[in-house]
Amino acid sequence: MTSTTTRFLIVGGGLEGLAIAWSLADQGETDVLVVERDTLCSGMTGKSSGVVRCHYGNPSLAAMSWYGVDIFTRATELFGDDMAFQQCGYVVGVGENNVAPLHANVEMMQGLGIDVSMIGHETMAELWPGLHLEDFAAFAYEPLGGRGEAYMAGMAFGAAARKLGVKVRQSTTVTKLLQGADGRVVGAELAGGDTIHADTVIVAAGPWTPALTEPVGVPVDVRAQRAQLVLIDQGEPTPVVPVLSDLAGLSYVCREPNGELLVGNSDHAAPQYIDPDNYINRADESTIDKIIMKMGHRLPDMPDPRITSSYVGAYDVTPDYNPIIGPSPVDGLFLATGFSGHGFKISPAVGKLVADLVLTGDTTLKNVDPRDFRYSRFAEGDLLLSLNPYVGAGEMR
Ligand SMILES: NCCCC(=O)O
Repeated sequence: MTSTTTRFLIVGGGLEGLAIAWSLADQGETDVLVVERDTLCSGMTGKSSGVVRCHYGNPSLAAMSWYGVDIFTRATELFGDDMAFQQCGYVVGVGENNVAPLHANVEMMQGLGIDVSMIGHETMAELWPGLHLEDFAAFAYEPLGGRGEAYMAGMAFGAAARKLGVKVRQSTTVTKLLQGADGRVVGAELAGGDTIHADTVIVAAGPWTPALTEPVGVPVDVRAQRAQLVLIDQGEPTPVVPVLSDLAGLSYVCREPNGELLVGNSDHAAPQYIDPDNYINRADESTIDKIIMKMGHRLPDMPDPRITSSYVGAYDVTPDYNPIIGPSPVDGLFLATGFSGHGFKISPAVGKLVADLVLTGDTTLKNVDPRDFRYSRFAEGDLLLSLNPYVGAGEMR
């Protein structure tokens, strides 16, 4: 059996764990080891739809996304890799019932300096010709939003971190967290019995987090919520169009690089949960039927539409659909989990927030209140909820 020592041990080599590793190294802390039970970004990272938008009803999340927009825009300069970011813009369209929260959210975002504005039907028709717009009452447009690839971003964070000196071990499963006599988390034991001792263990293991933290007395309410994604070929390649959050139809639509459309669900009224290690990786018939109906309505002139494929991922959701980022009640254990579908867009800020907090206890991220993401908010009954929620759309914005 071997025993290794590191200052920071990051459990989970997905997008968030690698973003944290890069931010630590970027701030000069390279005594960092990332362990991943499989290969990097092999968990739910590759299932992300990669939407980049700042549209939130919570200022900290909006500000974190805005920070992400800047990093994604400069990805080639910073990482030598564009993270496949396409700055095609992002639009939220709402029906009459959601005009008031839309205005309130846009005003809040504008107050944070985010580039977002209300646009009318004419402008929307120019941005996406052929889209059926009658049931929309208002739109908000973020010209700097768009879409990237979470897998590519995670790998770029990982490569940049390694260049700066961070160590990464794949095929390395943590079986349990180690505690000292005083209860402090002091490292991890690996399958096979090797141990890693660390000053701080950062768990960024998505839906696999509770199984690691519960045994050391830190229950984490994170569940894997099924997210079904369907790909549609319109019969001709879709031209470059903005990502659309369709809050009238409760779906979202992104153009794939090959011109197909990726359609996801924004109706979280009846969430389904899965075992993230054992699930059927395709959309079910009723979801496909619903998406055919919704897309037939939204794009009535598709020349020869067909479903080309589908897949399933999982959001690691918390009770308020917002992440837990911060120290746990047990010393030595820090949590970055429960990203609830926001993980890609905020990942650069998550990296910085975690690095700032573990190195200094506070953050220099502008307009971000770290207390918003504290572990204790659930026990306190002080959930992080949208200030201006949308009817029917749950807490995803
Ligand atoms: N993961 C949610 C994708 C949709 C959105 O961000 O609007």
